[in-house]
Amino acid sequence: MSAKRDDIQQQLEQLRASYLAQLQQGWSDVMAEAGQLLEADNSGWQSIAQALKLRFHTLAGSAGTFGLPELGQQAKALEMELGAWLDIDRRPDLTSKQQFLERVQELSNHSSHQQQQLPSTLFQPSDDEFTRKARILVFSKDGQLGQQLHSALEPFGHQVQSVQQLELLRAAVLERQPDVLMLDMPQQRVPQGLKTLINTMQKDEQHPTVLFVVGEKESFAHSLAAVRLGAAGYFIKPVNAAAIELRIQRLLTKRQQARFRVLIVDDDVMLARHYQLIIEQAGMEAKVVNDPAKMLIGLQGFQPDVILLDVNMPECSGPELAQIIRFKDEWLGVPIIYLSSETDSQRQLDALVKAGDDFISKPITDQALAVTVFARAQRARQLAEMMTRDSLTGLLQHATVKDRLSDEIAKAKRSKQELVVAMLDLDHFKKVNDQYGHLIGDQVISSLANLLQQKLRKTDVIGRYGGEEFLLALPDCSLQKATDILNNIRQSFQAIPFSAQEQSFSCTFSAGLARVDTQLSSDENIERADQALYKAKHNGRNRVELA
Ligand SMILES: Nc1nc2c(ncn2[C@@H]2O[C@H](COP(=O)(O)OP(=O)(O)OP(=O)(O)O)[C@@H](O)[C@H]2O)c(=O)[nH]1
Repeated sequence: MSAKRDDIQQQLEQLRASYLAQLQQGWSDVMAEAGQLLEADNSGWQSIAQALKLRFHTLAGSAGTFGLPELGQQAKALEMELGAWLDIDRRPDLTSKQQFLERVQELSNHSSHQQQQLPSTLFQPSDDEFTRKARILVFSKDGQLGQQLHSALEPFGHQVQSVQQLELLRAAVLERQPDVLMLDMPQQRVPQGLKTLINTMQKDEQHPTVLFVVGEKESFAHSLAAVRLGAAGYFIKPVNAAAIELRIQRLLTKRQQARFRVLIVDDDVMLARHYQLIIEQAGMEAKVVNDPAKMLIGLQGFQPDVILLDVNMPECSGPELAQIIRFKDEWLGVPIIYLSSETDSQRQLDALVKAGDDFISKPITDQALAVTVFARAQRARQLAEMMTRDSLTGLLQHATVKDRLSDEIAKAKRSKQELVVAMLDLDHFKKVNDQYGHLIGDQVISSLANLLQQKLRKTDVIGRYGGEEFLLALPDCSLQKATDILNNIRQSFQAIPFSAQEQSFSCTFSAGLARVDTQLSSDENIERADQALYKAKHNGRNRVELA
C-alpha cells in the first residue's frame, strides 16, 4: 500500500473515531427528546416525533458507513415507526410510547458495545504509472524484428530493447519492467519456460505487461494460439509498425487518463468526508460541498465527471438541486447519483423523473460506493470523449479545437503570454491513398496524431482540423520555440517507416505558424497560420513557415 493510501486509511480511522464519539454524546439528546415524546400533549407530539424521525433517518444513513450496520438497521426501524405514527396523524398511546422509549434506551446501551465492522478489501483500480512512452521488450530468435521495431518505434519516444535468449529475457524483465512484450512466435508451440514467464509478467500486480504476438501468417490457428497465451494483439510479418504503435497508444491512453473527478454534495460533514476519502482511495479525485447553495461554484471550478447528491438536505432537496444543475446545458451530460437512506421506491422514482440518473441507498458499503462511482465516471468520460474527439485519431474534432483555440486566445489576452497557432497538412497525401489504399492512409494520419500527442505538452491543444489537416495551439510559447518544436516533430515523422504491400515508405508534412494576435478573432488567426502553410507547400513542402 502506498504512503498516500496509508494516509487515507489513517484519516478514515480518525473519522470513524470522531463519529463514534459524536454518536455517544448525541444519545443523551435523543433520550431527552424521546422522554419529551412520552410527556407531550396532543398538540406538541408531532414536532418532537418529526425531530426524532430526522435524527434516526440520519443515523440510519450513516451508521453502516462507519462500520455499525446493525445500529443503522435498528435506527431505520425506529424511523419507520415514527413515520407510521405521523402518517396517520394519531398520537400513539402511552404503552406504544413507553415501548418506543425502551427501544431507544436499549439501542443507546447497545451502541456503545457494538463493534465496528471495518470494510474488507477496498476497491482500488490498478496503479497507473504509465506515460505515453512505453518500454517495449522484443523477444525474437533473430535480431531482425527487434531492429525493425527499434527504428520504427523510437521516433515516438518508446524505448525498445531486443533479446534473443530466454535467460536474457528473464533478466531484462526484472530490470526494465516492460509495458509491452513483443513475442516473435514463428510456430504455434511455445516452450513451457517462456509460457510461465509470460504468465508471471501478465499477472504482476504492480506492473502487468501486455503481450503482442508477431506470427508468420494470418491464420485462425495462430491467432488462437496467441489468444491462449493472453495476447492483446496479433501481427504478421513484415510488421506494420504504425499499426503496432496505434495499439500501444490506445493501451497507454486508456491507462493514463486523468483521474475521474467526483463532486459530493452532502450537508452531513462527516459522512461527506468519509465518501471523499473512499473515493480518493479508489484513485479518483473528490471534492465536497456541504452547502447546497455553493454547489454551482463547486461545479464550475471542479468540472466533475460525476455528481453525488444527498437527497435530504435542510435548505433544498437533492432533486431540486439536480434540476438546477440541469438548467445549464454544459452540465447536461454529467451523471447525477442520489445518495439517500430513502427506501420508498416510489419516492426514489419520483426523484429520478425530475432529474438524476441513479440512486444509491445508504448505507452503502465502501466497496460498492467506489465501484458504482468509478463505473459511472468511466462511462461518462467515454461518452464525453466520443462527442468531442475524432474517432480515428482521438484528437479534438474541428469545432472543439476551434472553441479551445478561442479559449486560449482569451487566456493569452488576460495573461499577456505568447500563444502560437499552427496548421499542419500531410504532403502529397493523395498519392499515399492512391498507391497504398485508404486504410494505410488512415494509419499515417493516426501516426502523426500520436506523434503530436507524444511530443507536445499536456497544455497544448491538438485537433484534427480536416481530413489530413491538424490545428495546434501552443500556449506560453514563443514563435522561435514553436518553430523548433515543429521542426523536431517534422524530422521524427519523416523517419517513421510505414509499410504496405511489402514496400516501405515514409511521409512528410508541412506547417504554417503564426503568433496569435489577441486583437484578432480565432478565425483570423487560423487564416494567418493557413497562409503560412500555403507558403510552406509552395516553397517545396516538408518545411515549417511563419506568417
Ligand atoms: N486515408 C484518408 N485519406 C484522407 C482522409 N481525409 C482526407 N484524405 C485524403 O487526403 C487527400 C488530400 O489531398 P490534397 O488536398 O489534394 O493534397 P495532397 O495530396 O496531400 O497534396 P498537398 O497537400 O498539396 O501536399 C485526399 O486524397 C483525401 O481523400 C482520411 O480520413 N483518411
